[in-house]
Amino acid sequence: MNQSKEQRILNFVLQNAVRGDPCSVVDTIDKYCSQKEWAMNVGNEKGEILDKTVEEVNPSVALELGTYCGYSAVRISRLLKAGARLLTVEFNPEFAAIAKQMIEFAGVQDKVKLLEGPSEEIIPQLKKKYEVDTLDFVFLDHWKDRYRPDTILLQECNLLRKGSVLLADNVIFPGAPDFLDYVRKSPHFQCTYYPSHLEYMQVEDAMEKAVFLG
Ligand SMILES: CNc1ncnc2c1ncn2[C@@H]1O[C@H](/C=C/CNC(=O)c2cc(-c3ccc(F)cc3)cc(O)c2O)[C@@H](O)[C@H]1O
Ligand SMILES: [Mg+2]
Repeated sequence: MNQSKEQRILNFVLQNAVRGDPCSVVDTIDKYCSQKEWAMNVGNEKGEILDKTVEEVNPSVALELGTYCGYSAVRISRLLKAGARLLTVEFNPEFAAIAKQMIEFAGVQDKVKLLEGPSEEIIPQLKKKYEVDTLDFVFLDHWKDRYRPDTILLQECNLLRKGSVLLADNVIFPGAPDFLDYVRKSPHFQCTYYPSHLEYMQVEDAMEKAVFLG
């Protein structure tokens, strides 16, 4: 049975990146996906916006929706302080298995907990089952029509506190118009727009930061 694109990305990392070096894993995925096969990793240009936001927030507890191959889980977790953790949610078992190997190869497995299942089921379990009080940082990169409902769900589950930072990928392409409309009109969020480009392409894209005001 021939391999999936995601399996090919993982194999390229296993053969070309440095085990235990998250930066080399990130760079190797970017190399493969810019030269061989495009894939929906946040990429290096938007990745630098992600890095700056994570460094600014310096989260103790971070959540990612949509792990895919683990590119941004490795990218985020490499910046976390000792004792901080990233919970990343992925409902496709094949992608979760790839991401798990990617995270372990990068050596960040002690900082990352991969939760397999749909975000709409996992989010309501975070407090009791995963011992989360509130989230300091949330990276949204899953199905674009789920950004708005999951943001509302995070609020309903009291997982956001004054100053919690949401960062959403792809608000231009493929786009998340209902999410943008919601956070920009809500008195509970202070929003910032970061124009950028689609990963590995010269197509316009952007990220939106939404800080919860309580
Ligand atoms: C809804 N609840 C959910 N719970 C848990 N995991 C979920 C999930 N939804 C989706 N996922 C997972 O997240 C990932 C989905 C991400 C969706 N992302 C995109 O569609 C996307 C798409 C593009 C894209 C851009 C241009 C283009 F021509 C084609 C695609 C670029 C991106 O940066 C993207 O993030 C998968 O791994 C999927 O299994
Ligand atoms: Mg994306």
